Amino acid sequence: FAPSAFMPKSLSVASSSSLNMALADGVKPIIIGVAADSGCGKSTFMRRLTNIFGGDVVGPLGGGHGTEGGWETNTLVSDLTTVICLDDYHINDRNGRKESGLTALNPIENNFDLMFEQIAALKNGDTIMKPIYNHANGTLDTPEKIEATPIIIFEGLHPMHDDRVRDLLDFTLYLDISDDVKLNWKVQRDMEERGHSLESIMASIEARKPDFDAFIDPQKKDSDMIIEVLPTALDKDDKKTLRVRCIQKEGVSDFSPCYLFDSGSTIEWSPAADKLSSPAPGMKLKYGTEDYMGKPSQVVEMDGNFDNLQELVYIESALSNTKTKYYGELTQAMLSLADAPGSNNGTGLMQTLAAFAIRDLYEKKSAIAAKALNEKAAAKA
Ligand SMILES: Nc1ncnc2c1ncn2[C@@H]1O[C@H](COP(=O)(O)OP(=O)(O)OP(=O)(O)O)[C@@H](O)[C@H]1O
Ligand SMILES: O=C(CO)[C@H](O)[C@H](O)COP(=O)(O)O
Repeated sequence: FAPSAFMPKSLSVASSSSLNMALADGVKPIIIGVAADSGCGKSTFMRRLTNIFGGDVVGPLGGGHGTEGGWETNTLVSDLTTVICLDDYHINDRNGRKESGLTALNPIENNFDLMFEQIAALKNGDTIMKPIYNHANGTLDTPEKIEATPIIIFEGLHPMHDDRVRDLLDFTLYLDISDDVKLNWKVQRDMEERGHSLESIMASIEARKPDFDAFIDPQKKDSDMIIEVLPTALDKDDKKTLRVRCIQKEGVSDFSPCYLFDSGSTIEWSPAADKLSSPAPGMKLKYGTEDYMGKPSQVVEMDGNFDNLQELVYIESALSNTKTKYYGELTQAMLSLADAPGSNNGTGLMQTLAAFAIRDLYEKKSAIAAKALNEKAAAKA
């Protein structure tokens, strides 16, 4: 997880105390869990999320490594949000894992008791001293102080693995990247940007696969939203174009699914080419209800790329219950991060829809909490 990838270049870094927007008296933070394997787009998603929550300052807690007084950290803060990486709860450092012979994906290598204790404390509005796993050198560093902010996101390998932790989460999201796409993304980052060989990338994916299948993948069954990224179904020889499905569970508290045209219908839509231009193999959207691993769900799908981000407003006009505050906000949010990976396809679109759903959930839950506090105060008076 790279804090620098999360920090828009134009924004400066400030100390944590000036970043954290205070919680109103008696209002508790809402806690979001985002699960995914390494290299599956969590940093990009966090960028989209904090972009929507706004705030003047976004960056690594304490300024991050290399700044005056800064330290190596995986924690990211903005005015409203704190993003905590669950890698910080690894029990062993990298050498310790060599000795144990286990991967970081194995629950035995993660301290779920401490994770539970600290998430519960933050949810209660308390301050914690959280461990740090340093990815630069593979050591466990001096813990850092984390103060509760209104929205706290726990992202990483296992946010929904332990039932006690799972029960503390107000909303859960799983980024489900198919094997082919995962390999492409890893190659792009680790081979082209970090100079690793194709063989070493493939060997690392293979070595992680059994533990991924046993401990990470099962979490999607109980997630409130799953963003599934697959190769296109429009051309079997096309290995680059993506088909992205946003699976939204029904019956989740304070959340109702976004839909295309008409809630509850089954729809396949090829947008008019003069309103939305897309390169071969073209563009197809779908919407429908389905049983996802035994749970009633509504699924919005986008298969294909678009050429011009401005034209996304045409698709936005066909989507309902996006939780945007005005028509065009979805397209505007995508335009403001036009350089981020996935901004020309369904990965960016679904991540942005997820970010609006989380904002809406936060607003609903804080309105309910404020109402309860007012009623309590009125009863006392
Ligand atoms: N939507 C996307 N479209 C195309 N490529 C993407 C997309 N999202 C991510 N990638 C590619 O995958 C790489 C990994 O993404 P990212 O750094 O966001 O993942 P991560 O889950 O935060 O990884 P890690 O946990 O290892 O730090 C990026 O460098 C980029 O090359
Ligand atoms: O699965 C991972 C989550 O990011 C990492 O592999 C794990 O955290 C260990 O990190 P490193 O490989 O830097 O020692």
